[in-house]
Amino acid sequence: MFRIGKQFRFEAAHSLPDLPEGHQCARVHGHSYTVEVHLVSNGELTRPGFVVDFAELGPFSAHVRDHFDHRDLNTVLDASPTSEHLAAYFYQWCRDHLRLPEPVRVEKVRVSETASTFAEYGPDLP
Ligand SMILES: Nc1nc2c(c(=O)[nH]1)N=C([C@H](O)[C@H](O)COP(=O)(O)OP(=O)(O)OP(=O)(O)O)CN2
Ligand SMILES: [Zn+2]
Repeated sequence: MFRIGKQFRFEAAHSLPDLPEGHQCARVHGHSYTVEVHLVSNGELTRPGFVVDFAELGPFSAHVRDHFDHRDLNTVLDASPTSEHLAAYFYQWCRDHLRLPEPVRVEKVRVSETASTFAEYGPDLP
């Protein structure tokens, strides 16, 4: 089994208005987000020894740049823009839009708002 991944970064603002009054994250503030897309395969490597070319993640990079970078995330997502909701959204986007050859699949997506925090979504996470 192989796992590969690629990191993407974007800057954005958000607030989490459902938090208790006075919580610092209920106020509008910004993060330098990191998103990691993890792919897994139990198949053979293809020449020159790839699970899949990292370039196949190009459409995801463009989607993040065009719809998330320097945006107010409260106007981008239907749900409250927590790390968890972002991870689930990005996982679903990758599942629906990336053209990955069998048996390569998206294992999970990890989102970090800060250097010390993360949330991951993948349907098969233990
Ligand atoms: N489970 C989650 N908890 C929190 C989320 C989240 O998405 N999922 N988000 C936030 C806020 O967005 C907040 O901006 C980030 O939280 P936190 O790392 O706690 O903030 P600080 O950088 O100020 O952390 P310090 O350790 O106090 O410096 C909150 N919780
Ligand atoms: Zn925040």
